[in-house]
Amino acid sequence: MAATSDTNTDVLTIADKTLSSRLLLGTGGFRSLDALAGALAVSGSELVTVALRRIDPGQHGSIVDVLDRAGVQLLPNTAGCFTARDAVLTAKMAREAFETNWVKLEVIGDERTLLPDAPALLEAAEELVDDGFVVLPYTNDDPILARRLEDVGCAAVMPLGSPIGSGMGLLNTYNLRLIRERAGVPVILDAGVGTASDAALAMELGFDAVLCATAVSRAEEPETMARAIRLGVEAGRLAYRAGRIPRRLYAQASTPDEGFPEY
Ligand SMILES: CC(=O)[C@@H](O)[C@H](O)COP(=O)(O)O
Repeated sequence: MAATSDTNTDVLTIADKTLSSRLLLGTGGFRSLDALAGALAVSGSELVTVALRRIDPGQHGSIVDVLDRAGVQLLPNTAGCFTARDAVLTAKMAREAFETNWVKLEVIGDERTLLPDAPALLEAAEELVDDGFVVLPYTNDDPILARRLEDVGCAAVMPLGSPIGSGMGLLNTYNLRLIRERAGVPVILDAGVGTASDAALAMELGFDAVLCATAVSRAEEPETMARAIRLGVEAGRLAYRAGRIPRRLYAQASTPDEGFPEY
């Protein structure tokens, strides 16, 4: 990739949508709607997730008004669904309620880990793609599953860094790199970001974007953390595009004895 510092032309395209911001924000878990509004504004996020199960889209004075005022696009998710059937139904209800055929697909395997249920996720993804949805699945850090999801027509894949809300960062950078290397669709790190450096690392690995919720919503100062993570995403992206130096086992003098260094 050509190195450039021009972030204006470095847009993210998913299906038919073009985004300037590579940070997607989760909207649940804030202490108040004001805290959400403040974090949203500084995050620069243009696409934010909402859980149909946790909000009433028609209720005024609700989270939807805050999102409307912020001018962000909504990405409904199927949080809280434990079967393919439930996730498909929830996605269809969200399509009606939010008038979008985009869905962040979550099919959870158990309450304790909130890890994805791989077979059910694949089944639901296939059904929703066939029904005309633009599907962005929250998936394990499993390169084979990521490929299968792409094969059935998902518009992006969203592997976890670590379990939702754990803040443990990127536990398996080896698998995440394999997913990035093989994917032909955007790869978005979803879940487990604890702080700005986690977001920067994902972007340095070549991820196209980062989705985070808990790290911002439950930070002592959500607005400040939203800004930090935004900068982390931007810094990581720039570093990726700039092309990092290779890691070397031994030292190399930074200034050659004479002339310019050889490349
Ligand atoms: C909001 C959302 O979509 C979450 O389900 C997502 O997986 C974020 O996880 P973190 O809360 O760990 O950032």
